[in-house]
Amino acid sequence: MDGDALAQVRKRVLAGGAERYHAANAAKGKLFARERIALLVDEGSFVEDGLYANSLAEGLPADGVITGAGRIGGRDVCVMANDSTVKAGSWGARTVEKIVRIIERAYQLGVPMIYLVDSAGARITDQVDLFPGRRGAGKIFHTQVKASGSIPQICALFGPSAAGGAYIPAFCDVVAMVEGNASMYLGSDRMVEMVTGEKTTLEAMGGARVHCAESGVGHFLCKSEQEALDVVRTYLSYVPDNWTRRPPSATASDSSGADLAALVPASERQAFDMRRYVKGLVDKDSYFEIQALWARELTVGFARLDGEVVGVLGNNSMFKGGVLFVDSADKASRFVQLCDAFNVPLLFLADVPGFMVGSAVEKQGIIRHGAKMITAISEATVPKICVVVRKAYGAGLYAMAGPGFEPDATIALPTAKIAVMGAEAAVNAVYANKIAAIEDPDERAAFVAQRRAEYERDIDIMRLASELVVDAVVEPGDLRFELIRRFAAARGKDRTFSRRRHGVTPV
Ligand SMILES: CCC(=O)SCCNC(=O)CCNC(=O)[C@H](O)C(C)(C)COP(=O)(O)OP(=O)(O)OC[C@H]1O[C@@H](n2cnc3c(N)ncnc32)[C@H](O)[C@@H]1OP(=O)(O)O
Repeated sequence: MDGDALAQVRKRVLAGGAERYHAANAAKGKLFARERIALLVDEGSFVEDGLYANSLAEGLPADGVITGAGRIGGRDVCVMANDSTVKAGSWGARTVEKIVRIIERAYQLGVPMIYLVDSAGARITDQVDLFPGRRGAGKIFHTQVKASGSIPQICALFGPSAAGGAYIPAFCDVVAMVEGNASMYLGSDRMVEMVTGEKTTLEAMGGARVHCAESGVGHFLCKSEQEALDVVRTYLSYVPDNWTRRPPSATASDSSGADLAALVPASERQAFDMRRYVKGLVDKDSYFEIQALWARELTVGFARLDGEVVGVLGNNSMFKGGVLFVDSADKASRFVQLCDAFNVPLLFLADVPGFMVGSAVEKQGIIRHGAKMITAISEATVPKICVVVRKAYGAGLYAMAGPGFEPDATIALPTAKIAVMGAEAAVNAVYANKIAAIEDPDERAAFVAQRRAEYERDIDIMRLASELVVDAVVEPGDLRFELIRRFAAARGKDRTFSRRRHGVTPV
């Protein structure tokens, strides 16, 4: 082939699929896959592999996926991007091979793998070639699972990710979804109607808001493709290239100067927004919340303390009173695992009444989900500090890395309470019969008040400090400095946990 002929083939392949599909995408506000890559990586840094995959076939430029290595902010990454103008981004045999190869390469190089997804899943017309074999579509997921926790895997989802395609995002550490266009589902709306009779739409069943607010499979709900790409970049700034490295440090900055004491109401009945507390505590503007719309009774995200990355988990009494539910337990487990895999120290800010009780949550398996959270926290060997901001009752104390879970420190604010349950519930649990037997209302109220006072005295935080249950009682204004020093001191800790291959996690 001469130079001109090669240039022509190259031009054709670089143009992607038919013009009508480019126009249809543009009408939906969707960018061409190559434009997405150009916006994401440092200019001129992208080196593409397999550009000519399936180039002898008609209408399958690059076989519908663009793969290669590039740089983001000077850091090496590997990238794959489905081209939805080519058979709706479906996977042929060469597509699968390209995806498997680029994940394998990211794993070998120890660099983050970025997935820009917009795909109809397996190319149904080519299934014998791509579906069942040793390097068939299943190999994509196997390779993702193998790379999980070794390198960051980050997904931005711009269009559909159907059937098998939905598992690429599911095996990623985080997924950013563009509202209105991104969707994830195992069976299309047509298939759902055929199988179950249910009439639904891709958006209603598997749209971005559904997954970011209800199922928890999505982590960031984005208004535009540009925002989703910005999320990928921001997320990367908090995680290392791979599991052997420390997260990137930044120049230390001050906190916002918020009055932390004023943010926490004394009355447990009064809710406060834990996200404001976190933002006031950490370096100014450094809190990057993850899954902000899902299981909001627990807020999780990355932040920086004196320039160093920490993963923060805080109970948020603004939502469901900060009680832990099935979803919040799962949210915590996953985030703790993520931080532990990538050497991000953990800060727990407890204001927790405990796990939810009742027949609804029992049927959902609250015990199993709670056990999973407690397992993740037990197994996390990164530096971890538990701060009891207002209260930690019952198994909530355990779930927020209380003293039994080998935290590097348990710190309490002077007004904090740690107990098996709140005073009101405890008095009722122990004295219900006696209270019921007192006929005179004044006498009954006096009895309850006295038992309550006794209970409060027993759980006084200074008593717990004197019993070495908490390691320090710290004024709110001193907390930030205390945490900075303690995390610095814990940085070199031994991270051996247990002599075994792996535990048997409650799932
Ligand atoms: C591991 C197991 C699996 O993954 S099984 C995969 C199952 N996948 C599916 O059921 C998805 C089927 N496709 C769809 O629902 C739609 O194409 C979605 C993804 C919603 C995109 O819709 P839209 O943007 O309107 O595109 P379109 O339907 O007009 O299709 C454009 C061209 O692509 C083709 N196409 C689409 N999906 C597949 C597929 N999975 N396998 C093979 N070809 C597919 C369409 O036939 C169409 O082709 P053409 O350009 O008309 O030649």
